[in-house]
Amino acid sequence: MTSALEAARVSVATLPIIDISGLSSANIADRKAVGAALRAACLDKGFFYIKNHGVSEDLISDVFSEAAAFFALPSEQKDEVNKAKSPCNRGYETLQGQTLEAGAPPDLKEGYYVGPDHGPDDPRVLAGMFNHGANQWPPQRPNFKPVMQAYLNEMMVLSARMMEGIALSLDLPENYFDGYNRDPMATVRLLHYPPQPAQARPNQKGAGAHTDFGGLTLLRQDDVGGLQVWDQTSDGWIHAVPVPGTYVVNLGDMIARWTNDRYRSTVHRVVNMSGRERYSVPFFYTGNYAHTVECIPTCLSPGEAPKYPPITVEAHMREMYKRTYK
Ligand SMILES: O=C(O)CCC(=O)C(=O)O
Ligand SMILES: [Fe+2]
Repeated sequence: MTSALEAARVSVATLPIIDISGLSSANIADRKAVGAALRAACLDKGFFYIKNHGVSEDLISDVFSEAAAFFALPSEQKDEVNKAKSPCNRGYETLQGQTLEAGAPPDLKEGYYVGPDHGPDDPRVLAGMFNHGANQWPPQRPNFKPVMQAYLNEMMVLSARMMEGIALSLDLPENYFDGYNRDPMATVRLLHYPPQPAQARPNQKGAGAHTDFGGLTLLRQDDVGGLQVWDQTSDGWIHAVPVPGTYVVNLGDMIARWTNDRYRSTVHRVVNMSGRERYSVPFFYTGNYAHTVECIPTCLSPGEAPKYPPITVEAHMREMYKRTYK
């Protein structure tokens, strides 16, 4: 069994940093050049950094200040917006509230889930569609809501652009994922990792080893470090060290399903051995819940069968929440 201490000895390897500004170019050759760089990174570790992403650094720093201020509130106040009060998994998640690694102890992180706001009359809410509904907002922090909403909106735009880049990387038309990108679901997840305690249970980590459920994850982390990525080639964990101004991007389970594992959903985990508080903000782009994710025909060699049956985004997400939440 891997102990939390062994995690301190993982090697530091460089993951590629891809300049994605070309995706916004009017020139298709520029967009295809980014697609080629994405292809190489996706075929390799499925984890890379992006720079020149267009998201305002001021807004990102507001997101981190609001997150830190919220997590610093007394626990009774945080519990006023506990996720347990939400029918659609929005709001505060307590420390040890999730177990990302099957069989391991619960994660040493607390969090906050924000998604697109769906009103009570939205047909998807009326139909009981999983995770659709209204956000909870902490009354003590008046700027929390506008900051998170502005961030969610910017990240939606960036994610849809990234999906166009992924389409190009697979030699598909840029609009291949339009159905998935239409009226998409996504989650801004604020995370706070206290320093790994000396008395942590064996194998207890900030976030247990897992793959992400959705299409793409775009993660912003502070300067503390602790995110580790499984590297098939070296059969060991490598650090995804903080690189200022970038996002760490990783492919989620839906990309593995679309591509028949040509692009993998890479296992990762967090161990905060720094002795400092760590904050991170993953953005999970999950797409349109009614959309069916199925193997892309060009991702099959002659005679090769799809490894995964077609599934709607909603059915997949339901199953993944069931697995990681009691
Ligand atoms: O905090 C991090 O760096 C990663 C978090 C993560 O992997 C997740 O929430 O899925
Ligand atoms: Fe993750």
